[in-house]
Amino acid sequence: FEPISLGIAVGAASALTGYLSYRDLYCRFAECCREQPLNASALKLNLEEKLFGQHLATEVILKALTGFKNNKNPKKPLTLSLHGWAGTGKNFVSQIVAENLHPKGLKSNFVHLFVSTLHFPHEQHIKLYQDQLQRWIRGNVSACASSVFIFDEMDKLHPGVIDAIKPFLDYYEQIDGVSYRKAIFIFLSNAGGDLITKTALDFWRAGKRREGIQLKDLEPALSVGVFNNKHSGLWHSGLIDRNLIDYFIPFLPLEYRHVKMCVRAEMKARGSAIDEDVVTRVAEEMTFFPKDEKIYSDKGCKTVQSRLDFH
Ligand SMILES: Nc1ncnc2c1ncn2[C@@H]1O[C@H](COP(=O)(O)OP(=O)(O)OP(=O)(O)O)[C@@H](O)[C@H]1O
Repeated sequence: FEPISLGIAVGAASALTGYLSYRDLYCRFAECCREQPLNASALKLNLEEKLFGQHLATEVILKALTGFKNNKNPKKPLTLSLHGWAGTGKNFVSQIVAENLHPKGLKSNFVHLFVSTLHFPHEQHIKLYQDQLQRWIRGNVSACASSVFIFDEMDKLHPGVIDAIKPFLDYYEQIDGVSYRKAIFIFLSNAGGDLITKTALDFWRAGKRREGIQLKDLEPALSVGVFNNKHSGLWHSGLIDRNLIDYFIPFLPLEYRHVKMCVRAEMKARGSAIDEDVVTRVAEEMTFFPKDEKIYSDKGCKTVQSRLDFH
């Protein structure tokens, strides 16, 4: 090499590495939308360690996300519909999923949470909500293809609102130059909670293990039940009609032993030593149904954190 061409080569190399490290550096401080593979074993570990009593949700979510993220060319965005009784972990799981897709989780610029009663409270403004939602989703997917949209309280949402995003969930390659195929939509609702509880209770009464409940015991009843439930948010919406929901994910009602696990997890998160007396006292303060057998917690693990403050 003569000195001049060596200088050019070094300059070019350092410019190149300089550029690369600049981008890396930039992404360390500002959040970047990167096409990252999903760390399936980390997600599995997270779900198995943190989510109690939900063997079906754990299994389906893991399968759905790994399948979707491993597919280089998905034909439609991933749509998950999470159903179950209050306080059984639907929001909690969405948070875990969000963190595994975008490290900042719910705080990420690429994860968007909509709460029906907060963002779409007035029935008379449906048209406005539809326009806003379409614009919001289009804008965010244009900025980051792997955006995540979570819709909480679907059962309190007017079905017309969700119909507005139907085209985005369908099998189109692009709509107005934007492809929605890498986005993920998660719907949360209490609709179907009664059907899920009934199945869990039937198993319990028959002396069968809770972990023996399979998706096939629940999924068909759930999709039909939710479709016909006026208050599901998906009621007669084109989403079910056109098979745009990829997975219906049931959340089982939580038992006394799961509530205890939640109390222990909360104590651990607060850095306190596990005191089994307190664990029992908090769990015993919760109310359980049905009236006779008292198996399932009315509020799941929902009030555990505030109750723990009293002990
Ligand atoms: N299955 C579970 N495993 C571990 N923790 C749980 C579980 N379910 C609930 N929790 C705890 O209880 C809190 C409240 O639960 P979460 O908000 O996820 O309930 P939800 O199913 O979304 O209820 P709702 O339908 O009322 O919105 C969570 O933040 C979590 O700490």
